[in-house]
Amino acid sequence: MELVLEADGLGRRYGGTWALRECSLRLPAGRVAALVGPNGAGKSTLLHLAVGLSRPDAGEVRVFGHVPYGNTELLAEIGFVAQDTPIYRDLTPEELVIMGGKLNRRWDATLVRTRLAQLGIPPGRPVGKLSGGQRAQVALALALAKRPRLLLLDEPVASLDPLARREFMQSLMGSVAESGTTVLLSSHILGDLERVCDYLIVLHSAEVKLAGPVEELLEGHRQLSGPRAAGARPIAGVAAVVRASHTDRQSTLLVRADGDPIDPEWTVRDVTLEDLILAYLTDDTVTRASHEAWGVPA
Ligand SMILES: Nc1ncnc2c1ncn2[C@@H]1O[C@H](COP(=O)(O)OP(=O)(O)OP(=O)(O)O)[C@@H](O)[C@H]1O
Repeated sequence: MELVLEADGLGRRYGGTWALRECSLRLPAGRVAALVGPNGAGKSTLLHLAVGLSRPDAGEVRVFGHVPYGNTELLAEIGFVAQDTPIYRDLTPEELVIMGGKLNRRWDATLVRTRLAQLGIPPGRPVGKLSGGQRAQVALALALAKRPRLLLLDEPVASLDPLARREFMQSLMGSVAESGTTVLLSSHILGDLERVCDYLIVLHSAEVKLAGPVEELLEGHRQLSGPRAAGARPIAGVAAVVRASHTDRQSTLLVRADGDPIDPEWTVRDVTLEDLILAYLTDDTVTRASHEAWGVPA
């Protein structure tokens, strides 16, 4: 199995605070991976380390087996669209296509022109005068024109309307299916991820909480509901309770299954990707610490 991205004990610190800590990951080739986590979880930090824009303070990251920091050779293989799509605002899309051709070894100008024409983006208007969503589309088209082997996208659909979002995701999927590009994209829009991603990485408070192929993760978790008292005892078939919520009479648990049959006292159902992400994103210890820092009761 070819690995595109490998991180081992990877960490990045700003001042005394870890933005990413003890991050260990393996992203196999050909995957479309979702990078999910609340604001400030460390997603952009991980993407910046992977593209070589910043240097680790601990551990290491490798892309196609090489250290990305300061590695201009490797940059030719990576397409990156940063969160705020910072493309030159005074240049027009057509000028950016020409510039891209001069700066990149592999450059598919026809691809980018066709894409932008389909999207109705005017070739001659300065990028700074396009809408935020149109700018995001231009940035993605330019990243795809590089024909990268790894495409890193930091919240690419945040500024798009629902229709444009769907179109963006569909065309992204179309392009990567054709080229076999591996994609790592961060997003808060869980519905979109469910449709397109086959690999999931959940970050919370600078740490990886969950990572793996979506199919395996869904297979390894179940949602249980049953009488509240039953939740107090160990449950057959359950390796760990990830998240529990209770009413006076009823308990609902999202659990990691251990492969054995689950105690028939519980009603068992499959989980969706959204159930899984939300369960791993809820972290009461963080909420408590934040309340303490603000001096307000939790
Ligand atoms: N240049 C910086 N200087 C200081 N702290 C930073 C810097 N960049 C990020 N951080 C801090 O590092 C942590 C992780 O930030 P990061 O941008 O990676 O999060 P994120 O998961 O991408 O968040 P969001 O979903 O809001 O984009 C945050 O606590 C943030 O405040």
